[in-house]
Amino acid sequence: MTRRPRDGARHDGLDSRPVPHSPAVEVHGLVKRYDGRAVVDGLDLTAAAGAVTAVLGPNGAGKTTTVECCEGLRAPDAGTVRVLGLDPVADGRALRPLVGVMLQDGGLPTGVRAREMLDHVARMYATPLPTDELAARLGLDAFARTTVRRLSGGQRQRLALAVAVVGRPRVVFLDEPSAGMDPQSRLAVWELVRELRDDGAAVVLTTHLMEEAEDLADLVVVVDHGTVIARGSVPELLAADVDPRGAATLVVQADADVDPGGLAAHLGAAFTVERRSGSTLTVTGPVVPATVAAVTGWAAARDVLVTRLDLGRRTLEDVFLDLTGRSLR
Ligand SMILES: Nc1ncnc2c1ncn2[C@@H]1O[C@H](COP(=O)(O)OP(=O)(O)OP(=O)(O)O)[C@@H](O)[C@H]1O
Repeated sequence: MTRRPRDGARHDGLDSRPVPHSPAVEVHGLVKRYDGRAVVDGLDLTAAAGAVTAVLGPNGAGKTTTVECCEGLRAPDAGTVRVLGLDPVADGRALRPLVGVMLQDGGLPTGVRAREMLDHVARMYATPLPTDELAARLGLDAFARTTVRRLSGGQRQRLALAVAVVGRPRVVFLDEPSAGMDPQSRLAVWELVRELRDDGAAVVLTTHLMEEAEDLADLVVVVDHGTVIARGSVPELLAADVDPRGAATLVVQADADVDPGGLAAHLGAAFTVERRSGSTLTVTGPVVPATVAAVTGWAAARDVLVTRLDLGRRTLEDVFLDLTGRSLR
């Protein structure tokens, strides 16, 4: 991939189109209604060149609708959307060579063979990525002659990603890029996303994988009920989540089901004990060395082996659940 400075400008002489680039994506007050119901409701979003912006949110929060408005696939009912300074609907033709899109369902024609599809799309661009290299990196060679309709879900995703990035886009929208992928493919996808970012592209991805966001995102935007409820880098979101009383959470996993009420009574009123799953509890409170000893002593007295003790940092998933609640959408 051509190295580009992090400001997103190309200095390789291949492409002299002037492209405004900071921020690459700007969404202000976006509203999108279906049947009179606002599924996106005054949403603001900016995504910078040379950065990965991860949009998180529960099912139905409005992530895909927002991204589809940025891709020019849906017209907003109110608000403004600008991609590289242009209107994705009105300026769709100008944006097409500059923007890569990976839709949630792949969005590829089903009768075409995988490799033919990639080569066909590559031919539409002046300076595509070398398709042999891209196909090898994403493991497309194993199913090069298979039609899209017969690809597995993960294979289809990998092809859709290759198609989205083959034109060296300056802005890439990836809707759940690694959904349904095996761990090997996921690592390959993450590596590719990092390179796109380092080459100066603005990468906007939606994901339900907190690990993916933690690993890749420079900026995390949490959307719920069609609006942004939190934004920041992962460290910022985790720091904002620190309990001002200095409470910590100790995750206790045992080799048998354990009773949170019993442990809570043992530790005293300063601690909250909750069941995370049958054999895993969380202890929240002013954890000190004696607390850890009390937990393991309590377990030992019941002939229960503590198999994991994790004091620590809360994860992005903890923050996400606190922000969006635990009820199903
Ligand atoms: N074409 C449509 N017509 C009517 N309602 C729609 C349409 N597209 C989406 N919706 C509704 O809009 C809401 C937001 O959908 P959207 O796909 O944007 O959510 P999402 O955050 O991407 O969810 P998920 O995580 O499940 O992909 C949902 O309630 C969905 O049912």
